[in-house]
Formats: sequence, C-alpha cells, structure tokens
Amino acid sequence: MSINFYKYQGTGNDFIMIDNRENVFAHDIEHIATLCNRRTGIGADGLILIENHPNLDFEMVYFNADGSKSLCGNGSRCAVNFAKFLGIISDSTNFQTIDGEYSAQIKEEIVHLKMKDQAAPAKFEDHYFLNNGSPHHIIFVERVEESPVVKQGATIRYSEQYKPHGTNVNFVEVINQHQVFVRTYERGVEDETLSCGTGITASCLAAADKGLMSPIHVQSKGGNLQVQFEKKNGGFTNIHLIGPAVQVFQGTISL
Ligand SMILES: N[C@@H](CCC[C@H](N)C(=O)O)C(=O)O
Repeated sequence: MSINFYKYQGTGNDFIMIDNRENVFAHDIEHIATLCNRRTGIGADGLILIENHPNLDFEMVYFNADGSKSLCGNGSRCAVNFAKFLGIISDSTNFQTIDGEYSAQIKEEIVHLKMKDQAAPAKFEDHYFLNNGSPHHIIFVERVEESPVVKQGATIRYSEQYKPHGTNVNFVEVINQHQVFVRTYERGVEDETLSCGTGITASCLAAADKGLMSPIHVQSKGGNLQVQFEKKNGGFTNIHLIGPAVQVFQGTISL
C-alpha cells in the first residue's frame, strides 16, 4: 500500500505533508524520523499530517524531524496552503494544533497566521525566554552571521536549566527599528534550520522590549517574513506571522 506526500517549504523550513483524513498513516515516530532523514529518507525539518477535526476545518499534527511534537509556525503556514490545495478551505481558516485553535488568512498566496496573545518575554541578564507554543531562548547579538548557532545553540538546548524538554535557541541581530535578522537552533531537528516561525515571532516580541516597533521585517537564511503585533497590558495581542508557503514537489511513500 502507498500514500501520496507533498513537500512544502516556508522560508526554507521544509516539511513532508500528508493528507491523513482517512487515517491511513500511523503516528509512528520511528517511521517519521526515517522519512525526515536527509540521507536515507525524503528529508525534511518536520512532517505534518492534515487530519479531520469535529468542529474546525482540520487538525494539523506536527512532528519534528526526530518524531517529537511541538507547535510549528512555519509548518502551520504551510499546512494552511496545503489545506487550500486539498480544497478543504478557501482563503481563511480555523484549525486545531497541539497549542489549541489557530486561525489564518491567505492573501495573494501569502499566509497570515494569527498567533496566540502573549505576555512579555521573560527578561534575564543575557537573554529572553518565551514559550509561544514552542519554547524559545532568545539572544541578541551584534553580527548574527558570525554567531556559532549550532555549537552555542546545542549547549543551551541541552543545558541543566532546560532539562528535560530542552529549548529552541534564537540569535537575533537588530538591523533597525523595524528589521531584524534571526537564526535558530531547533530542538527536534538538532541543527540550525533556515527559518523558525515561532522563534522569529518570539524574537520580535523580545525585540519590542528593545524599542522595535510593529511591523517588524525579518530576514532569515531561507527568506523574509513579517511579524505584526499590538502591545496590550504589558503583553501582546493581534500577533501575526506573515510569509510565503510553497509546494515544491509531490511523491509516494510505501506503507
Ligand atoms: N520550525 C518551527 C518550530 C518547530 C518546533 C520546534 N523545533 C520545537 O520542538 O519546539 C516553527 O516554524 O515554529
């Protein structure tokens, strides 16, 4: 037996997408990790299943490349465009994620993902921390191109303070009041990815504490995104992660 898969990428964060509305694809962590392996499988930062939901348009089930689960911002944007491709939605949607109900709109093929309201990121001597569905340690640096993202990211991700679940680690360079460049070490991929949507959003909210203002234009190694937000009661509301999500090829997986 076989099942079709589709490959999507959102600013270089790439995902295997499967329409699992008939529950044919088992949630088998080892199989998922095998498929995401870049040498012996299809290769991806994560795998996403689109499944039925009783009240919402669909449920997005996200797995990191190692089979672990969390919220994925770029994956959510890709899932929304995939749901449109499948004919499940038109240009706006409410869908289920591991972090509860999310909504999004597609405008000229760009996905505007509404994130949950957030309290201000916790501020420490040399970093910020925010869990916006996924945990994010945020460090501001002078020249992000020179940051040792994999080495320092792994050291922080596996440090005592984040045991047992670990964290993602974001390195942020402020370019101007409306622009940052973000690089992220991702838990579950255990490497730097070209872009991390929840990390970029968390980084922009931390950047607001340094005086940056919405909208913030974000450079990542895989392309450009935009984060919009409003400040409310010391926290943030109307947070949107905005950017492209593109289907790059299709194939078949043997089951
Ligand atoms: N790439 C993602 C984040 C995926 C989850 C993360 N690796 C974790 O385990 O916390 C994004 O775009 O948000």
